[in-house]
Amino acid sequence: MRVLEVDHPLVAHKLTVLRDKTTPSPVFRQLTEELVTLLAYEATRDVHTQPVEIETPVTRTVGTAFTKPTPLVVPILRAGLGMLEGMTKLVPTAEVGFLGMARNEETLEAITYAERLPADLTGRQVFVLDPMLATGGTLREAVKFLFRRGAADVTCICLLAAPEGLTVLEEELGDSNVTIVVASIDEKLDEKAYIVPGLGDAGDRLYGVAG
Ligand SMILES: O=P(O)(O)OC[C@H]1O[C@H](OP(=O)(O)OP(=O)(O)O)[C@H](O)[C@@H]1O
Ligand SMILES: O=c1cc[nH]c(=O)[nH]1
Ligand SMILES: [Mg+2]
Repeated sequence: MRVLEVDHPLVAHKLTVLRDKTTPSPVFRQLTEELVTLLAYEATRDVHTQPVEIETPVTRTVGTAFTKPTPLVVPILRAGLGMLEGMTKLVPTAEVGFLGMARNEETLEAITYAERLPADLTGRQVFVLDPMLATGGTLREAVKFLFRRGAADVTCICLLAAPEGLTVLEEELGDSNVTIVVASIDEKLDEKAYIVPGLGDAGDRLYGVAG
């Protein structure tokens, strides 16, 4: 497993506004999209490509194209949906699959309530979108699920990660072909397993309080 914390002033600035509790949902959604585009630039550095011959108005030359099948992007509902637009802006030909997962706030166990993905992911590169990596339970289950379907490698794009959650992933997926790209590794989890300093409940801040 590889962890990349993106160190860039644009990322740091946008994240600061995102963390601010007075930032309203429309601005929060816009900033999430912009942040994902910046993170996706780093996260796609090892995307599979192949040479392709093209003709410019001047001459023939060899360029670069994605190998087929193109990458699969998997937002984890609900909060991950707020990251989809920022990712597909950068990789418009990617396919998109969906995982609906929610953390039980009492037991902290991740429950999968929806799944719409190709049955066979053999050899596929998968990009998982979820803003928050707290205890790591949600991403651990999501990544294991994708590998069981045959994914070749999985890159998770997150806004914030807690050190506790990264340790859990390292213990369970340390030998796997997993990369975590994150805007900030925060300080710790609080007694309710929320990230500190964090930004609160990402799903609620994007879409309003869930019932
Ligand atoms: O690392 P963990 O401890 O598992 O917590 C992280 C998960 O919690 C949040 O989702 P939530 O369960 O609140 O669902 P939501 O997106 O519908 O709000 C977040 O988007 C992650 O999926
Ligand atoms: O801080 C946290 C932890 C889990 N889920 C969130 O949305 N925020
Ligand atoms: Mg939530």
